[in-house]
Amino acid sequence: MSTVSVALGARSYDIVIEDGLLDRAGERLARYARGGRLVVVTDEHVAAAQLPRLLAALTGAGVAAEVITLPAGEGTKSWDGLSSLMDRLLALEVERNDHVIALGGGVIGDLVGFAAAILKRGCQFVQVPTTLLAQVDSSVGGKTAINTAAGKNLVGAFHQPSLVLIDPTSLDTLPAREVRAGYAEVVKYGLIDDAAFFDWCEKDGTKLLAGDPQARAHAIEKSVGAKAAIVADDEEERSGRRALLNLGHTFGHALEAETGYSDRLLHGEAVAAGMALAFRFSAAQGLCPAEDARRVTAHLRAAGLPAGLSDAGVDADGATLVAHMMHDKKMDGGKLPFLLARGIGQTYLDKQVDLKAVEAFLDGERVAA
Ligand SMILES: NC(=O)c1ccc[n+]([C@@H]2O[C@H](COP(=O)([O-])OP(=O)(O)OC[C@H]3O[C@@H](n4cnc5c(N)ncnc54)[C@H](O)[C@@H]3O)[C@@H](O)[C@H]2O)c1
Ligand SMILES: O=C(O)C(=O)C[C@@H](O)[C@H](O)[C@H](O)COP(=O)(O)O
Ligand SMILES: [Zn+2]
Repeated sequence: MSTVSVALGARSYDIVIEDGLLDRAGERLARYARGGRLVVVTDEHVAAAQLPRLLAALTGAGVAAEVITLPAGEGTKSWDGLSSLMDRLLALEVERNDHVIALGGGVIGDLVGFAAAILKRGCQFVQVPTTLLAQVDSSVGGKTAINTAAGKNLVGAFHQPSLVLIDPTSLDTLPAREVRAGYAEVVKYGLIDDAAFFDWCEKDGTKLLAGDPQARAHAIEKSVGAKAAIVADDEEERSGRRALLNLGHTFGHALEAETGYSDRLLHGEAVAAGMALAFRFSAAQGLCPAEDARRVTAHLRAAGLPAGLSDAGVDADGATLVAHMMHDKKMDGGKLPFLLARGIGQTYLDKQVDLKAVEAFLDGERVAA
C-alpha cells in the first residue's frame, strides 16, 4: 500500500493506492456514512464490472448504499447528465455534510465532483477511480466540470475530494483501448518535467499496457505524486505551474470538439495526438530538438495511440481547429498561451504564440498526413 498526500491546508487529503483496496474499502468509507448510508454514483459499465465489489465491502462494514447509475460515455458529462444527477441526489435528500462516492472513470469523477460542488452550495465527495486515466490524473486535483456546446469543461468548479481510493486491480476489466487512452496521461508526466520517467515509459510502458502489477503500481504512484505536488503548488491554475498539466490539451480539446466528444476519439487519445502536435510544433518553431519530437511521436504510435490529425480521424483545416481553441480556459486578454517544449521533460507555458503560425502548422500537418 502507498499513500500520497495532497497538501492543501484545510482541504488536504490522501490518495491511497493498493491492489484489492476496493474489497477492503468498507471500513475507510464507513466513516463518511451519515445515518448509516452512502450514495454511490457510477456508470452502467462500472456497475456491471466493479460495483459489486464496492457494495460487498460496504455491506460488510454495515453501510447501506443507494446507487445512482448513469449512462457510460463522455455525453454524460453534460447539462442533461448534470440535471438528471442533481435531481436524483436531491430526491435522495443528500445533505451538505454528506459524502457522495464517485465510482468510475473521469466522466463520473468530473460530473459527480461538479454536482458535489453545487449541491446545496457544496457537499463532499470521495473519488474511487476505475480507469487508468482517472487513477493517474482526473481523480486528483479537484478540477470538476461538464462540457457545453461551446467546448470542453467550460462549466465547472475547483472542488477537492475528501479522499481518493485507487485499486489498480479494478483495471483488470477495463477495455484495452481505454487503458491505452489513460496511458497518454501517464506519458504526459514524463514529457512535462521528468525525462527519466519518459525513458521508463519507452522501456516499460508496454508492461503497464499489458497489466503488469509492478509496472502499473509504479506508473500510478509516479503520476499521482507528480500531480499532487503541482496541485499543492497551484491549486486553481493561477501561477502557471498547474497549466503544465494541460500539455497536449489545447490541441487535444480542439480535436475532441471536432469529433463531437464521441467514441470516435477518447480524451486520452486526443491528448496523445495533442502532445505529439505540441512537440512537432515546438520543433517546427526551432524551440525543441526534432529528435525529441520524433521520439514522442514514435512512442505514442508504438503504444497504439494517435499522434497526428489523420491518426485521430480529424480532417479539419487549421482555421477550424484554432477556432475551437478560442474557447480554451487559458485564453487571457484575447491571447492563448500554449504548452510548448524545449525538449522531453522541458515543457513550458509560452504566452507569445502566434495563432496564425499554429494555423499554418496544422494546415501543413493535414497536407502531410
Ligand atoms: N478532472 C481532471 O483533472 C481530468 C483529468 C483528465 C481527464 N479528465 C476527464 O476525464 C474524462 C475521461 O475519463 P476516462 O478516460 O476515465 O473515461 P470514462 O469515464 O468515460 O471511462 C471510460 C470507459 O470505461 C468504462 N469503465 C470505467 N472503469 C471501468 C472498469 N474498471 N472496467 C470496465 N469498464 C470501465 C466506462 O464505463 C467508460 O465506458 C474526460 O471527460 C476528461 O475531460 C479530467
Ligand atoms: O488537472 C489539471 O489541471 C489538468 O489539466 C489535467 C488534464 O488532464 C485534464 O484533462 C483537465 O480536465 C483539463 O483541464 P482544462 O482546464 O483544460 O479543462
Ligand atoms: Zn486530460
